[in-house]
Amino acid sequence: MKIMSVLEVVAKLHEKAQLKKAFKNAGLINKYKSGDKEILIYPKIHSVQFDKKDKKTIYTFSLLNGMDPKEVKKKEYVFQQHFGKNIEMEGDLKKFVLKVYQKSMPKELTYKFSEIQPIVAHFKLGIIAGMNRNGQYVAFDLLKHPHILIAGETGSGKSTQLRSIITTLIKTKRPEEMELYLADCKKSEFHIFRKVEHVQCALSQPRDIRKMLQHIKKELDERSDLTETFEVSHVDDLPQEHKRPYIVVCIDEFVMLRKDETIMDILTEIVAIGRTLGVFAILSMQRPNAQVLDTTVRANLTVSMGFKLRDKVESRIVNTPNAEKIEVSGRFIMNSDKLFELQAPYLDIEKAKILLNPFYVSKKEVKEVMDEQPQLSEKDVFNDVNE
Ligand SMILES: Nc1ncnc2c1ncn2[C@@H]1O[C@H](COP(=O)(O)OP(=O)(O)OP(=O)(O)O)[C@@H](O)[C@H]1O
Repeated sequence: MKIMSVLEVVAKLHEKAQLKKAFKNAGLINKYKSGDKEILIYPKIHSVQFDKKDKKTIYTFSLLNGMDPKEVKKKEYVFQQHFGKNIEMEGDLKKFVLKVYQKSMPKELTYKFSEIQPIVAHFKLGIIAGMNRNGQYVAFDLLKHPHILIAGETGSGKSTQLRSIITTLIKTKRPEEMELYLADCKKSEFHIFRKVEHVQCALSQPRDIRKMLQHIKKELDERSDLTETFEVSHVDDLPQEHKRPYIVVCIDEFVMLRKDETIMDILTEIVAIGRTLGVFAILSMQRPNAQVLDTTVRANLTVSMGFKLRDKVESRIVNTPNAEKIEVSGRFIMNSDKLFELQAPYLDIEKAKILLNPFYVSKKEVKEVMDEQPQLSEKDVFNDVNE
């Protein structure tokens, strides 16, 4: 025991010395002269802990008064040069925690529903995000963290992530509990979901998407009236006979719709008031654009997933620092209250079709959707299957 603790003391001293070297190279020191000697003053290192279970070392330190905390983030690369790429730095004004991981991120993670199901089972609308470097799945409830932004350059893994999120929702919720409204401006992704029972529509034409959103707007208004009438704060608390299913609206590459004011207004409304009304949005975009996002939309997208982004500016817009440095497909930074680095489960189209097969139903023939046709029923507009 005694020998162990001596070894530990030596190891801690060694780690402290490493951290001091990093402070010095990052310029996070104060210097003054005493005679012909130069005295260096380092940030105060409070502790060094070895977490054997998670194979990480945790350093806690405080900056010296007058030091700019932004410098720590700016110089994170220096800490990476000293401790390797797998680090996490958290802190704000003065106190910081540096975590150095010995484990590296999984390079690939195959989507396995049998592993995912128990993780999302206790959520009302479980979203499986990915796996962290400790081999743990990270998931959350859309009811607690409503509205997701998924951003990343082409080939980074956004569509795969959307596919895995939607497939998990379908497999864990009954059609009377959750309805999906899908819009895909690139016409490439959502066809596999068209015939799924939960899916009200899978559209790609802007005018159809506008109608879909107008329908959802009507639903928002009705739900709002109902919650007022029954004096409840959430649709889940409505009397049984007035209960409404959750609605999840997914729009792939929604930037392509930015010029349509009606669409953008309704989207803004969904993310602003949808949570308590049981209406949620998942939006994806290739090139994050501050003008499109710099509105109520951005403020209300409570979770952002930044896959590989082009540069720091984009990472800042999406709120996922360092997403521009990602080199692996399916890897992303998630920001939802705190930051996570995760590997998304990989679910290819063929495997998704097999998983969805039990939920396929034959749908009505598509009806011609005219631009001005206010009398159209919901089914007329949304059953756009044309087989
Ligand atoms: N989670 C993942 N794990 C491993 N590889 C992945 C993952 N997601 C995507 N990939 C790889 O990256 C390729 C592109 O993925 P995906 O189509 O999801 O990208 P994207 O960001 O949607 O691109 P685009 O905007 O062009 O549609 C996939 O064909 C696959 O080879």
